[in-house]
Amino acid sequence: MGGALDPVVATGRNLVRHALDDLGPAARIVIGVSGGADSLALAAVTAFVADRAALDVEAVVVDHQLQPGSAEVAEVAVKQLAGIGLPARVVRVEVGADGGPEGAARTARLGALGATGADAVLLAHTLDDQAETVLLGLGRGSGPRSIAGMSAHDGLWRRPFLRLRRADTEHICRVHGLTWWTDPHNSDPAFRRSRLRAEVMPLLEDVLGGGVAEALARTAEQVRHDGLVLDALAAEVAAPHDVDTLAALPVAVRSRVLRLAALAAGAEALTATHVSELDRLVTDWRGQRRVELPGGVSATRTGASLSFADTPVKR
Ligand SMILES: Nc1ncnc2c1ncn2[C@@H]1O[C@H](COP(=O)(O)OP(=O)(O)OP(=O)(O)O)[C@@H](O)[C@H]1O
Repeated sequence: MGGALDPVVATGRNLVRHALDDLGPAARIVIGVSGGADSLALAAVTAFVADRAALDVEAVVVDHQLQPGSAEVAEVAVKQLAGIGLPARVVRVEVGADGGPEGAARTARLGALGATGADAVLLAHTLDDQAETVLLGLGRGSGPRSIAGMSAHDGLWRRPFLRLRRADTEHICRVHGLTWWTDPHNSDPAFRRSRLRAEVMPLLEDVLGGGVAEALARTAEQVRHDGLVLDALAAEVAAPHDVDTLAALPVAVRSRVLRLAALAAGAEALTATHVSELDRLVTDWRGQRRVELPGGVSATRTGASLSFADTPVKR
């Protein structure tokens, strides 16, 4: 790249630098690359940053083997990455049947990326993805946990591009001469997210003015920060099974205490509805003493005590 540094590329590099600044020189970084514009752009800027910081970086393209031609899409991505000097490989996964095709593919993909043994795995979710996630969460009424959207840093997973627009990732690809793959799912109206992207966001921009995506992403960040404080308060509650202690708590803290207690007992995939059912056991338990939760766990109220137990499997 000759001449002055492109300002969008500079922003992308700064975001990646910031996302990696706690890692030492020997750290191993994996970038999850689908072949789409977002992850190819992330790979391009990360290759530059990692080179300067002497970080060991590799791109991994997961082939879910679900669609004809998926191997070719993965190979094209690997070739493009090789063209910008980034080591890249394809990992083939067998996608199971649990949680619908999208969910099962995600589980297999994250499993493969997590199994690389990297110190950090970078994902290329953008500000637009975040805005759509917030809208989907609002529409489902699934509470602050989903309105808080995706976190920029969550253990192994890092999302440096949460502050970058999707269009900017396409620009970065063009600057680097990278040709991206367009996932046909992204324009398939059968998916809610596709219709949000194609129909709802442009309409919102039209009605509310520009900057709606940024505003939604900012909202996610604010809700996330508030949520962290409430989570910390909930983690400090000493007697999470004592109904009188629970009833005296503000509902925002109590719902988190109940959620944590249920998760600790082995419950999984808890929704806001499950948590409000648990809350009713505490505050309004006439007629209902027991709540079944996913993960084979049940919550039972007996007198002034709430207990969680494995639910026996019926045969
Ligand atoms: N086939 C793949 N191989 C490697 N990484 C991938 C692949 N698909 C997606 N990723 C990574 O995950 C990021 C998010 O992808 P995508 O938006 O398709 O996922 P999603 O459906 O939103 O799922 P989730 O957000 O739960 O990971 C991409 O930017 C990329 O970094």
